[in-house]
Amino acid sequence: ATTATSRDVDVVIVGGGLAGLTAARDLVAAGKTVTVLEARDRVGGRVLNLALANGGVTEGGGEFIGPTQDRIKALADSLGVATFPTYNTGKNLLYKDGKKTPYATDGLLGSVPPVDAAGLANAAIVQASLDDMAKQVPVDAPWTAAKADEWDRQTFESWLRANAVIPSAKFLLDVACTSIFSAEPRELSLLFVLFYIAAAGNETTPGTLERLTETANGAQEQRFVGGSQQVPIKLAATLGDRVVLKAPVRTVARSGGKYVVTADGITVTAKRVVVAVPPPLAARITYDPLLPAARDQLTQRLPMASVGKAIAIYDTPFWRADGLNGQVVSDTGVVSSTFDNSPPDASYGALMGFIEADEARAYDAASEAEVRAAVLKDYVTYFGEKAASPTSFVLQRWNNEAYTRGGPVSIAAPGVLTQYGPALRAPVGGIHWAGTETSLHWMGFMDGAVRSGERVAKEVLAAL
Ligand SMILES: Cc1cc2nc3c(=O)[nH]c(=O)nc-3n(C[C@H](O)[C@H](O)[C@H](O)COP(=O)(O)OP(=O)(O)OC[C@H]3O[C@@H](n4cnc5c(N)ncnc54)[C@H](O)[C@@H]3O)c2cc1C
Repeated sequence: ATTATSRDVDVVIVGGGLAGLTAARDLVAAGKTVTVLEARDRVGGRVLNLALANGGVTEGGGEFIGPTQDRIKALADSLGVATFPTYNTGKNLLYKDGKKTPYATDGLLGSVPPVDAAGLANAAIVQASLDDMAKQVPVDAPWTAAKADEWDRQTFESWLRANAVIPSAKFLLDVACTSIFSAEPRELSLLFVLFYIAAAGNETTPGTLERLTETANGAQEQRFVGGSQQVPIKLAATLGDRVVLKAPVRTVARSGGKYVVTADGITVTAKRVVVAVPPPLAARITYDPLLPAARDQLTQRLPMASVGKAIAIYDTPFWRADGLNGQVVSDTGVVSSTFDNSPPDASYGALMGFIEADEARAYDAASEAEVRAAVLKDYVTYFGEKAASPTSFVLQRWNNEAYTRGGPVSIAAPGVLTQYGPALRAPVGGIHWAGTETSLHWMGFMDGAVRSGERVAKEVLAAL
């Protein structure tokens, strides 16, 4: 970061998350002059390493990658950030109706929790239908699917009520929904859910619901050595003082044939602007002249979902000795989904719990002590008394973060994609849009962020 107060470059990029930094990398490689304006005092956005009292590190935001997430993997490889498998040895734990059921995940059902046979059969049919419908959704224009209107006029909740008719099947789909989106099924358009499933693959491998939910062979398969924020930190280092921190952008104004982008402490003049922040945050910037109504109306309708993470640190990953892999699915609690976030050498234990959707909102205003007490009560329920006394506890609540205000991703209710979708990526004059929300593949994920940065760089280079 530097303190220069004005710059004149080819391209100014708003947002120093994975999307903005990737775009900067590609534009610099093509010989363009670039400035990245980042609001926070750090890069990485929704990817955040949290330092632990024991000298270790854990992740408060995006953390896992898996098969077909080729672009984040290639980026990490290029920066020398290695991956290791998410701890997945031993049994998962289902906690339902007050009962604990450990279960193996290497059978036919994968990690699907062992509810009653009727529920499993119903859930399997529902899953197959969702995958089948998702195949009919073009990832570059979900609103052009033959049944787009029908699918975009109902919530995922109403579709589930009609199709996941066995209560235990509805439970499984509800859990999958909150784990994937950190949103309740009533908040989502069915078409948006189908698009998200379709996007959980790459150019040659179609997306599936299973790839979203699984650890082995799924989106939770691998983690980054040293924490995921190593990727944006190392990427930003290659960009040097092109990246300016503590520079929240307030206005983007067209002036002559150029754009003047004003942030706190710095003004940048550029031929092209890349806005690489989540849609609702992009809407908080003032544009002069006004953006087209279609674009502004779109960003009024893509709220962030609601998410937090709570990580309890222990001297050892004691649950492993009990034959458990640390992954829980529960029908109750502030945390209803957990992972073993211990480091690769297991030199200490870390239990990570997601706080999602209704639960996240219920605890946004609670004190950290209150959240800690509620989370540890859940961990004791799932893993026993040893879970009551962590050596430290870290909490990251994204709804309370000024420059994210929720997560992991923007979500769409009924009527949004079909009416406003085309404005998602369409450039407005010299302003181009990036960020994971604009990606055709792995929208909502680190991989989608990287892909969007690569796509927008090509778009800008073609236009310059
Ligand atoms: C709790 C949680 C768990 C997740 N888990 C996973 C996971 O396991 N795997 C996975 O792949 N993904 C996961 N994700 C999603 C992943 O982190 C995101 O998809 C990805 O990091 C988004 O990158 P981005 O660059 O598109 O946006 P962001 O990371 O949001 O970057 C936008 C940047 O713009 C900045 N900004 C905002 N407004 C302004 C402004 N006005 N001026 C200047 N700068 C501004 C922000 O500070 C931020 O740095 C998770 C996210 C969360 C929150």
